[in-house]
Amino acid sequence: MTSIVTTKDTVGAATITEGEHGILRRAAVGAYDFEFGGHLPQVELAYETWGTLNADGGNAVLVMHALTGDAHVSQGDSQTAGWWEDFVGPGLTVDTEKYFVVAANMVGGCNGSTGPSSLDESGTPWGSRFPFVTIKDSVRLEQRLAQQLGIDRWHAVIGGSMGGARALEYAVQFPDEVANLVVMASTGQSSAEQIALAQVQTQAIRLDPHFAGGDYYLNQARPDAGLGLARRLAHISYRSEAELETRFGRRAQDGEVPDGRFHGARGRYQVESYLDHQANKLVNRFDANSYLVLTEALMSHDVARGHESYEAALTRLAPVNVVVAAVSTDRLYFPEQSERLAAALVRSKPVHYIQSPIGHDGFLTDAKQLDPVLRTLVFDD
Ligand SMILES: CC(=O)SCCNC(=O)CCNC(=O)[C@H](O)C(C)(C)COP(=O)(O)OP(=O)(O)OC[C@H]1O[C@@H](n2cnc3c(N)ncnc32)[C@H](O)[C@@H]1OP(=O)(O)O
Ligand SMILES: N[C@@H](CCO)C(=O)O
Repeated sequence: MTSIVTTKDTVGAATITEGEHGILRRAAVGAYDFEFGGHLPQVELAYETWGTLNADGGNAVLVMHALTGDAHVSQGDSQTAGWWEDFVGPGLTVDTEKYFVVAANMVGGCNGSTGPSSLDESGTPWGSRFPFVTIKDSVRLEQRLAQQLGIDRWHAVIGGSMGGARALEYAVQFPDEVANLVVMASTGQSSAEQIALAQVQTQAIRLDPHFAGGDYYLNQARPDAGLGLARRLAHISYRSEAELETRFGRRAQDGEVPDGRFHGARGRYQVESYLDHQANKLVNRFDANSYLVLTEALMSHDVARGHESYEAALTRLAPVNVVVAAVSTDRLYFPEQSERLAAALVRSKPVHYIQSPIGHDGFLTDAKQLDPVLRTLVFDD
């Protein structure tokens, strides 16, 4: 989990500090009543910024992270690379020399924003008492951050996967506050299969004996096994079958014998070792309760909720220039979902494709393929 650079004392109105690009700060955005019940007396959002806000405030870009992402999109003045390092930065597609870029850790997360591991007023972790969060809750709170930063209208709101869901929902809820919207590898409504895959992941965590109903923070053991299992399943869905076959095939991990017993133990195929590695990496950087909260937020994702229909919700995007993009081999957010979204827009749009053999994660590894399209359609100044 990311450490916070600012201290509790500095939490308050959001600030823009020159020369501190890519450094985590926190803003208190107030008490909040969640869509499906539950209340937090104070929500803090951790956020980072890059670049300089113009006098007219017209060059602000909001970047939304995916499920296990965070506010650290680009290195800036920090010591660590961001998760969209080749897409957001000086001279890049989202050019931090021209645009003022903002990214916030989503409420419920574990990278600086208020989440289940945060302490309540009595100093106890929220744990199982943390409210059910929706994507709509996420964007309502992020819009409060925009107000604190003095941003009345974003030049662009952009995201992939759950970040795409958040970007889309932001524009549906606040269409007059978004000039351009970029939705990558995402959807307007989580599908039955996406909900099903997510349910297996949440069950893996809940069935871990160390989950303790979500109140494990003061215990010695944490539900690492369940979180690791959830990540294994998720990661398979992030990569294509063809990539896994080409990259790993049936090869054994170096020094291991996967078929049969060898000195009493079964070894692993390379692909198993790869999944173990991905699981361990996530367990070391993420909180299981946050994984649950954010996964369930994504399960709840449905821009139509609160509107007469899916199409009616999307008519709200009439004033917004919408760009929809998909990864050609995505088997989690199928290109067909992006096609459906683009076709349902008031002014239907073509879907722009990232051609990548790896599947869903192509929105992270190959986003720069969208550079010509986005420079023409969104960042044309
Ligand atoms: C907005 C957001 O989504 S932010 C969150 C993004 N980041 C993450 O999700 C972190 C988890 N990682 C990923 O999702 C992906 O790895 C990506 C998309 C970030 C990067 O994809 P790629 O560059 O294609 O990385 P890839 O999936 O090949 O993983 C490489 C890792 O697997 C390891 N690996 C490869 N083969 C094996 C093997 N046989 N056994 C063990 N480990 C292996 C590599 O050593 C490398 O390790 P490292 O990441 O610790 O350096
Ligand atoms: N690697 C991404 C995939 C989900 O879109 C994440 O963990 O957030």
